[in-house]
Amino acid sequence: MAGAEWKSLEECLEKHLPLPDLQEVKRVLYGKELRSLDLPREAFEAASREDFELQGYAFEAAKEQLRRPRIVHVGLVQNRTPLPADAPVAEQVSALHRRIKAIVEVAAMCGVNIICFQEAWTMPFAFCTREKLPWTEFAESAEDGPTTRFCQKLAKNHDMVVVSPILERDSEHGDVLWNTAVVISNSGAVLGKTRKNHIPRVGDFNESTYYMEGNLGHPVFQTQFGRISVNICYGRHHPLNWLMYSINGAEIIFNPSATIGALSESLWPIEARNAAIANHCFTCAINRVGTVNVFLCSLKAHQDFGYFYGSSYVAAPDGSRTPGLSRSQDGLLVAKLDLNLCQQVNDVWNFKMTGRYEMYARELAEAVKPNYRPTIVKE
Ligand SMILES: NC(=O)NCCC(=O)O
Repeated sequence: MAGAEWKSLEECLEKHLPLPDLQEVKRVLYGKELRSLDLPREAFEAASREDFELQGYAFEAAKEQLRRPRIVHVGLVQNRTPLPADAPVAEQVSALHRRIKAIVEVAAMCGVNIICFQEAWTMPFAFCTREKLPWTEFAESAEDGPTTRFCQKLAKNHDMVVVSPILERDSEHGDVLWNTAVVISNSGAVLGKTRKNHIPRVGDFNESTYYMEGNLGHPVFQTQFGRISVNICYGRHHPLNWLMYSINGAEIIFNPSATIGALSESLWPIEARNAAIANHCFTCAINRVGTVNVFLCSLKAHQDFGYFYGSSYVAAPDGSRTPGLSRSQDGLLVAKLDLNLCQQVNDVWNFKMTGRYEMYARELAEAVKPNYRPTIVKE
């Protein structure tokens, strides 16, 4: 399994395929070709100084007579953890705050309206160790913890909606921990929070000792720039999870993740792209980068997490998608979306109209009953 030395699928295709083949391969793997965004020179200079990748693309929609284009710029951030996992907790959090502040400043230069960070962005990825201290010390209040207050400042200073996925400690309800995304309005107010609905239990990739399945359903947040929701990491394997955010009106669904090559790299390009197609919305898949060395673990089997392969991307309802950010470097992906594309594609493919939800609602309601017998017709 390749680590950082294999930079990206895109670089590999471009290096090895003759141009006519490359164009056909890209047509199939990436859909309609996207225009590169003309981002400011100072943004590229700052990104290079800060040693992260910056890419930008525009998704276009057809002109309409009655509606004006609904343009929004989203920013996706992927990053390594700057300090080793055995550094003091407060220092690790501060280093991550500093790193993200530098990236958000570049996002602001690029006109980003909504930015989303990776899953549990304030900590090393320790969920599979099954140890408590020091990892549970990274948990914070979603409403007024230090990270939320930090993000409120960013949001207000840059007039930007901030989606901040953290490990939440809910001290109002018995100190329960949750895997949560806090949504902060561009005014700086906390708009609300949403929790991860599905927890991985995939062999050693098991996060179930840290937090419970979310209990907040599928909230959608009305922002000044459009309706957004957050399907956290492993939730992307569950088509019904995407569907419910879409049924509640999400036009952009963020998928902040932490996932490794051996487990999911072949699924990664398919799932969020497919969800954008199936639900007539934009999806933003974000993954962290690098290896995480969690030294305190007592169980050898849970120490080696493998390689977090980055490759964050945005997909549109017409199946087009951006290239991925690199597998090896911190990065900011900026995408200009015209949200009118959601309704335009819906009117062509009609998945909502032809979805037969009442039939599935009836059948599912029966299928979950303890005495249900599957309908199998035998000779
Ligand atoms: N953090 C998390 O849910 N990881 C699960 C891995 C995956 O879903 O690919």
